[in-house]
Amino acid sequence: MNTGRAAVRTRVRIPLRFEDGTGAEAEAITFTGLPDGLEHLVFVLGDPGPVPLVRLHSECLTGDVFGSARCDCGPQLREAVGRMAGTGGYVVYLRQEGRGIGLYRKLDAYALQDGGLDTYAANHALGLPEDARDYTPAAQMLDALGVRRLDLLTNNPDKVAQLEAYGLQVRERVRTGVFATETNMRYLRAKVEHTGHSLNLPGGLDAAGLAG
Ligand SMILES: Nc1nc2c(ncn2[C@@H]2O[C@H](COP(=O)(O)OP(=O)(O)OP(=O)(O)O)[C@@H](O)[C@H]2O)c(=O)[nH]1
Ligand SMILES: [Zn+2]
Repeated sequence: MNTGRAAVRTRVRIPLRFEDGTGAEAEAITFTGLPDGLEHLVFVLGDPGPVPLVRLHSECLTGDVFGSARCDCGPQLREAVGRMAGTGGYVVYLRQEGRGIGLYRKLDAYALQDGGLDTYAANHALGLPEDARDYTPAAQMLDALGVRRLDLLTNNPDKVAQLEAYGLQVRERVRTGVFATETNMRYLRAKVEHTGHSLNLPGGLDAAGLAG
């Protein structure tokens, strides 16, 4: 581990109850010593075991909380919690709204997308990086929890590459479900074409060619 150190600050029980009647017993963990001063946190579900299933979930207020159909974030988060309620695991919730550019600027980017740009071109048009996320805090939190090897629930190859660069061993990349709708299809297609996300979209586009 070559990223500096974080330590557990507080562990607190949070029962999760969803509107569809499902739920899970979770524990929220906060940290000291994180490098960017943001309030990232980890939700522990069930018994994660020695090689836990982990999701690094970047904050999306519009999708996670308000059910926005422009993206797939809300369903991905529910999927991760639902899966881990059974198998155990960690949802690492990263305060990286808008792939790290923040909420207001993400909404600026949405406005440009409504004028025709794709999700990455819109960031460029604002003079911003297309993906500003650094997973150092995630690696530090996992390290503080004693996680060295893990299975990562993601379609994003950059998350795997960054965690491995920080010295964590990703045993397996587990794909998230495909939550494609008419409204978010253009966004998902851009992720596959531009950053090699492994998503089996209707029409057969899957840059990584992984088995579903
Ligand atoms: N800048 C910008 N950010 C967006 C847009 N749509 C969604 N986001 C943000 O993108 C991030 C999505 O993160 P993740 O759920 O981790 O998705 P991912 O990087 O595709 O990786 P996996 O879901 O793990 O495959 C969240 O922070 C959203 O707020 C957009 O059009 N522009
Ligand atoms: Zn989203």
